[in-house]
Amino acid sequence: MPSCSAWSATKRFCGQVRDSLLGALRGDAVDDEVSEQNCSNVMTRATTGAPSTVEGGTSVGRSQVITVVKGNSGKRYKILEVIGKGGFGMVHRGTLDIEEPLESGFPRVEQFAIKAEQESSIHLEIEVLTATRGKIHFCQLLDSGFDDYCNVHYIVMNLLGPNLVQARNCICRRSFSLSTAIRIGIQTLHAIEELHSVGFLSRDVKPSNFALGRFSSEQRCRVFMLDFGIARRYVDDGGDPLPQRDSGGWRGTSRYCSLRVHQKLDQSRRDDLESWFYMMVELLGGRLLWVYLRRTQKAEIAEMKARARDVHRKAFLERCPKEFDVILEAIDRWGFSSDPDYDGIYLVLTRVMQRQKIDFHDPYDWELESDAALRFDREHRAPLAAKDGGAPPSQSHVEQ
Ligand SMILES: Nc1ncnc2c1ncn2[C@@H]1O[C@H](COP(=O)(O)OP(=O)(O)OP(=O)(O)O)[C@@H](O)[C@H]1O
Repeated sequence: MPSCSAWSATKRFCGQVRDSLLGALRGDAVDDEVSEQNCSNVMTRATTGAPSTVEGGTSVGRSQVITVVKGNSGKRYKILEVIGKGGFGMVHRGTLDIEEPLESGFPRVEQFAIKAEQESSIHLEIEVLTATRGKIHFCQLLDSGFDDYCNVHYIVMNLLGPNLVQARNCICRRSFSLSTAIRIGIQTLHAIEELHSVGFLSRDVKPSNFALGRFSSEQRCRVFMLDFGIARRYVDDGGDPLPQRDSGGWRGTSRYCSLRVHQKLDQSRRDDLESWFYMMVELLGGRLLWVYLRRTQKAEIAEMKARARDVHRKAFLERCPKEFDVILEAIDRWGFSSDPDYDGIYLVLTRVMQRQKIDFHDPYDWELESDAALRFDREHRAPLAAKDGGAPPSQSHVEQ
C-alpha cells in the first residue's frame, strides 16, 4: 500500500463506514447488516472526544509507515498489517513497540491482534472479553485504548490463527472431513455455552467469528470465539433472564441468523444455537439452500429457511449425519425462554463420533496437511511465515 500506514487505512475504512451510515440515516440506501445500535453509536462517537494517545509513526520497509499507539496500560504497540476486517473496523497484527529483552539477551517478540473500531461497540467487546476471562474458547483481553488522531477505539488481544472460513480454505480439498467438522461443532457449541454462562448472547454466530489458535502454537486445535460487537446481555444483574421485548430489531448476518430474526423477534440463547446449526451444515460440506441469495433478499432467505424445515429438509440435511435431524427438531422446539439442552446436543454429536469411530485425539485436517500452515501464511499472513515478528510488515489479503 503506497505511503500510508495500515492504521490510516483503518481510519479511512472507518470513515467510509461512518459516511455510509450517516447516509443511511439521511435516507440513502441502508446496508442490511448494520444494526440500529451501531448507527446510534456512530452519531455519539462523532461528537465526543478523548485524550490523544498517538505516539508517532516510523518508516519501515518500502514506503510502509508503522503507527505506534499507547494502550491504557502504558504499553506501546506497533500497528502492522491488516489481518481481518469486518463491518465496522479492522483487525491488525501488532507487536510491542520496544521489545523487552529476555535474560538470554534476545528480544522477546510477542505478537498481538489489535482490533480497531470507530464505534463505541468496542466497549461491548471489552465487557464480554472481561466476563469470559479464564474461559477456554475466548481471547485474552490484554489492553485497550483510544487513538485520538485516527479517532478509533482499539483492543489488544492474543493473536490467533485462521478463522474457520480461512482454515477450511487452507485444506487441499477445501472442505473439512467429518471428523474435523464434528469436533469443531463440539468446540463451537462449548464456546457458545461458555458465552451464555456469563450472561451474553452473541447474535452473530458464523464461521468467520470463530478462529483457531495459531498453527505454530499448542493451541492450533482450539477454537476461539470472536466478535462481540452486537452481543447482548440476556440476564439482569441478579442473573435472571430479561423478559422478551416486543421487537428485537435486526441484528446478525442474513445467511446465519435465525428465522426469528427475520420476524424481528427478540433473540435468546436458542437463536445462537440455530445460527450454530446453519454454520454446522456448511462446515459439514453442505450448502445452505439460500447461499445464492443476496443478503438484501431477506424475505426470500427467510422463506428458504422455513422450507429447509419441511419440503427441502432432506436436501438441506443431505451432507449431515442422520442425527442432525434430531438436533434441528430440538432447536426448533425451544422457545424464547427455554434453557437450551446443550448436553443433549453434545450427546448426539458424541454418538456420531462413536458411530464413525472418531476419536477426540485424532489429528485435525490442518495437522494432517503439513503445508496447510504455509498456505495460510502465504494467503493471509505473509509476514508470519518468516521467523516470529522478524519480518517487515506488508499488506495482506484477508478473506472474509
Ligand atoms: N485475535 C485475533 N487474532 C487473529 N485474527 C483475528 C483476531 N480477531 C479477529 N481476527 C480476524 O479478523 C476477522 C474480523 O474480526 P471481527 O469479526 O472481530 O471483526 P468485525 O469488524 O466485528 O467483523 P464483522 O463485522 O464481520 O462481524 C476475523 O474473522 C478473524 O479472521
